[in-house]
Amino acid sequence: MSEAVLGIIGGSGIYDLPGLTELREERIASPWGEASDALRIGRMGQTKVVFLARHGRGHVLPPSEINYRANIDVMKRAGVTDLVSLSACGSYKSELYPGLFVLVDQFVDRTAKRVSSFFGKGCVAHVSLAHPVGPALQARIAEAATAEDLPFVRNGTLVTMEGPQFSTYAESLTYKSLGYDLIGMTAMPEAKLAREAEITYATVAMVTDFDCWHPEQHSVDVASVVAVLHENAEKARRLVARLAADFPAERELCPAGSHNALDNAIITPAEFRDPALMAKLDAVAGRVLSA
Ligand SMILES: CSC[C@H]1O[C@H](OP(=O)(O)O)[C@H](O)[C@@H]1O
Ligand SMILES: Nc1ncnc2[nH]cnc12
Repeated sequence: MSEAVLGIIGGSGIYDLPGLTELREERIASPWGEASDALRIGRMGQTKVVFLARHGRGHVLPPSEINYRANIDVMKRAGVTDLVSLSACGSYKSELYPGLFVLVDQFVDRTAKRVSSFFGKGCVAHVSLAHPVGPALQARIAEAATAEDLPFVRNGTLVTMEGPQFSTYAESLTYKSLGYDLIGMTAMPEAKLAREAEITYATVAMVTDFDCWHPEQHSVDVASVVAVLHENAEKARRLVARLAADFPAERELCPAGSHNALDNAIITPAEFRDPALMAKLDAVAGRVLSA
């Protein structure tokens, strides 16, 4: 296996990652367009770490205008093997309270305006997304959270809405009654694209609010999300530092198959593939296309 490289995508409230040594900034060109920001590449302990601010520095990109394909492509080009998303989320369960970290294991995609695949006309592929989170990566995050004494729970289902408006009361009750645990605006298509790029993915959902279903809590607004995020940001940085310090040198095999997700996924025979699309897929699908 290859060198393990830990990628971190910082969401709302997390626009940089203090503590990186040998730090350099790099704006990697992508055939998929502009990534949200320059990558910050450095080391934490022995581990190479690559950081990207999802909404850009200054939070200039709304969820629908993030170029998710470019973000994942530049992470792949930077060598990232394992990607952790730090994401502010609303909660549908009383026991999932603001300040808690939830290591989600499932996603529901309710977005409507986003391109959610690197593949398409000229090269069709269908990867498995049954288990979108890498269990071994999730277990390492859990160990780091335990070591740092951070409140967290394992597993949960995160629904991704298009936004940018928060949900209506009726939508909030619907998602709650469907059994979803959390809501955000960015996990999809990020998780789908990471799987296509054979990057192991995990989300740390940082609970910031109870959306608008809770009879005793006021409806979510940006001010309350930001207030919780200020407290969460420091905890998230401690989590990442511990995760990186204990990270293996070599990429681990992913029990969910993210390290070889493309092995049997591409259905278009080589002679029918579009050369222009093939060129764009050089990074995300390079392992199988060059075989
Ligand atoms: C500022 S509240 C809504 C905003 O926060 C979350 O962002 P991220 O997932 O990048 O932390 C949510 O998805 C919305 O984009
Ligand atoms: N209630 C909520 N809905 C959607 N995205 C969020 N991010 C943080 N809280 C949220």
